[in-house]
Amino acid sequence: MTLDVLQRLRGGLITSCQAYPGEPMRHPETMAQVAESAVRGGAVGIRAQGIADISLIHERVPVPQIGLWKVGSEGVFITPTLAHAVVVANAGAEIVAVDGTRRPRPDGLTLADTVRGFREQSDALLMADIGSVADGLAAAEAGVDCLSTTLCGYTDERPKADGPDLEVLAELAATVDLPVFAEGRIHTPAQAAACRDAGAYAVVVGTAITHPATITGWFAASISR
Ligand SMILES: CC(=O)N[C@H](C=O)[C@@H](O)[C@H](O)[C@H](O)COP(=O)(O)O
Repeated sequence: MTLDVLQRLRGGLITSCQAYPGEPMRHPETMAQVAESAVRGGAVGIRAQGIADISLIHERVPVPQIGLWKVGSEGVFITPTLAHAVVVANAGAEIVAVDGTRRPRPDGLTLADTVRGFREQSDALLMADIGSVADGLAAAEAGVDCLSTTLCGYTDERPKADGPDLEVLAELAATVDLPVFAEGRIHTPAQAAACRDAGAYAVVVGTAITHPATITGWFAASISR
């Protein structure tokens, strides 16, 4: 794997294709179809969760994939350990997204240990999903290949605004010598453009493109009295 993967994502839209436990669309075939549709629409990359989804999407779509493995939904849950990260890479993800916060990890490793251990076992790239500027600076120091604002508003360090956390994005993009991806609560094309203007290397959109239950709820609420 080479940094060419990052070049292919530069300046583009990445579509996150995820369905959650118990949801009707939670099936690898469904997520692969959603991913193929996103590529037709112009996505330059796909973000996907779970080993079966990642494997099938790797076969079906010709663009780089950011893979992750969610374990639960509390605390450190995005690809929480080195072992999870290696399995995600082996399933075909060109970039593995891991929890990139400063919180203790379930396997007791630091993020720097995780990066070192991962490099020994895989040539995939590592994305740190961070929740604050301090997380981003620490993750860069730990040696990851890129950052994403995925967890801003989902840890206790930042408020959960309606839209993306442009403050963290802009500050990290201006200070860290790594690609900083914008991700989290980007719900409109205007917000995506604002992320680009704030210095995002690329923009990741999930819910607003690939989660019909939520999108339907937005419309239903808008016309309810
Ligand atoms: C916090 C967390 O668990 N984020 C997850 C990370 O993969 C996904 O549930 C999000 O859908 C993804 O980050 C894209 O964000 P949004 O769906 O807001 O466009």
